[in-house]
This record gives sequence, structure tokens and C-alpha cells, in this order.
Amino acid sequence: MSPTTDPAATGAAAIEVRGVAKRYGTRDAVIALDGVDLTVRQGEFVCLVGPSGCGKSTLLRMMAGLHRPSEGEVLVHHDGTGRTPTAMVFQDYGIFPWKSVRANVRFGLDVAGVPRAEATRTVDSWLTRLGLADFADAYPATLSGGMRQRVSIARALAVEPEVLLLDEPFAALDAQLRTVLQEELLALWQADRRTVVFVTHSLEEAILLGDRVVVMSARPGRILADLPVPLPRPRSAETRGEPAFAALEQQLWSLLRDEVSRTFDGGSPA
Ligand SMILES: Nc1ncnc2c1ncn2[C@@H]1O[C@H](COP(=O)(O)OP(=O)(O)OP(=O)(O)O)[C@@H](O)[C@H]1O
Repeated sequence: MSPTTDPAATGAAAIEVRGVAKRYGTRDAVIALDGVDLTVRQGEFVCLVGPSGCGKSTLLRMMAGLHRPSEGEVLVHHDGTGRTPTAMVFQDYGIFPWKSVRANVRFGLDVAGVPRAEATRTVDSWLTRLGLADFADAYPATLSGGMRQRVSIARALAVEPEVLLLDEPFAALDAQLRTVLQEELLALWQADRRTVVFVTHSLEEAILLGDRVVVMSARPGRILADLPVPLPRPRSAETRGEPAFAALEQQLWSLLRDEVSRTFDGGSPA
């Protein structure tokens, strides 16, 4: 088993968030984020947790270039390979219902102008890796939630992004399926050590998957804590039984409890 502190985690920065604030609405009435600083290193798996409405999705979308900060900057550093900088996976699958599984997975490659034969090889490879080969010609409406989310992950990974951004990708799945997909994602990550930023409400999920768990405060979201996960890899569902797992979950919950209460007290409504 490899040590927890992966050598890649001490490498170059993949994403730097510097002094970021984000305000929404008329006269910027909603302050979603304020004074956020965060560095994600190449090859790191970073999980973001925080109370509802604290700006986790906003931060992730800024990393994807979908939102601009009101203040500060979000820098995505290229690793020199010329690959697509970021790809995102959403909770609600974000796949096209009118396209087959194969066409969905192929979408980003066609947009990027990848030659047909190469795109076909890449798509076939990701369909196989995600257990979708037998469903290549099916349409999303005929698939279970778990299969649809596999399509979404395959589509994001097919473009070989430098950084994979996942926004509560398993939140809509039942507990058993969630466990299966968590293990699949761990195996995929273990194989190619892509940089990952993963937003979740589940402390358990964050500990199981992450090298670090970044805890955000109630809105306006700030970074409250940034804790390394002291558990060796490879990890699996059994890792949940480790004493260090429960200890970290307890530590994270004691940090979050007051923030979640503030959200429900009306001090910081979502
Ligand atoms: N486009 C928008 N216009 C106005 N307000 C917005 C917009 N997007 C987000 N917000 C507000 O900004 C705050 C942060 O939202 P965001 O979705 O980033 O939080 P979150 O932590 O991801 O929430 P959740 O955990 O519930 O998904 C919330 O108060 C939300 O209502």
C-alpha cells in the first residue's frame, strides 16, 4: 500500500484560488464566497464539504471557468500536455437525453476536433472501463441512475482532462450504488492519478475518497479547515472500519456542526 501523502501532492499547483469573493443578485446582495484561498496540486484528490448554500458549487464552477470571481482570481495551471484543462460531472448527470450512450461519451471529443478513428478508439475504451460497452447504443431514459452517472463520468474522462471536477455526483443514488460507484472512481483515480476536486455533503464520502478534506463555513463561504486524510491507499468500502476514519469523521463533524446550525438558524440562509 502506498503512503497517504502521495508524492504528486507535493508537486506543482494545478489550481490556485486566490482571495476569491463571489457575489450574486441585484446590488450583489448575496455574498456566496468571501476571501477564499485554496491550492490543489497536480495528482491530488481534494474533497470540498460545507453546509448547504456555502458556495461549494460556485467555487467548483469557477474552477471550470463557468463563473467569474467578483474579486480575486482562480488560476488553472496547464501541465504542458495540451489536454483539456477541466471537465465537470454534475449531480443530475448532465447528459443529453437525445443522444445514445456512445454519442454522449463522444461529445467532447467531437467538439475538440479529435480525428474520427482516434475518437472511436477512445470512446470504446471508456465505455469498457465504465462497464457501458453493452449499453453503447441505448438512450439515457432507458438506463438506471447509476448507469447514467457512469455515462456522465465516461464523457468527462474521455477528453482526458487535466482536472476532473465533480459536483455531488453520487448524491442522487441509493447507498449501495453509491458505494459501488465510489469504489469504481477510486480504481479509476488509482490508475491514472488525475487531479480531482470533488464536492460532497457526505463526510464519509470525502474521507473515503480524498487526500485532503477542505471544510467551508456557512455562507459567505470561507475555508474553515483543510485536513489531510491519514488513511493508506488503495482504499475500499472496508476502509470505513479503520479507527482513523471514525476519528477524522468526528473531527470534521465537530467543525461543521456549528456551521450547519448557523445555516438553519437563519444566520446564513441558502
Ligand atoms: N446564479 C445565482 N444567482 C443568485 N444566487 C446564486 C446563484 N448561484 C448560487 N447562488 C447563491 O449563492 C449561494 C451559494 O450557492 P452554491 O450553489 O454555490 O452553494 P452550495 O454550497 O453548492 O449549495 P448546496 O450544498 O446546497 O448545493 C447560495 O445562497 C445560492 O442561493
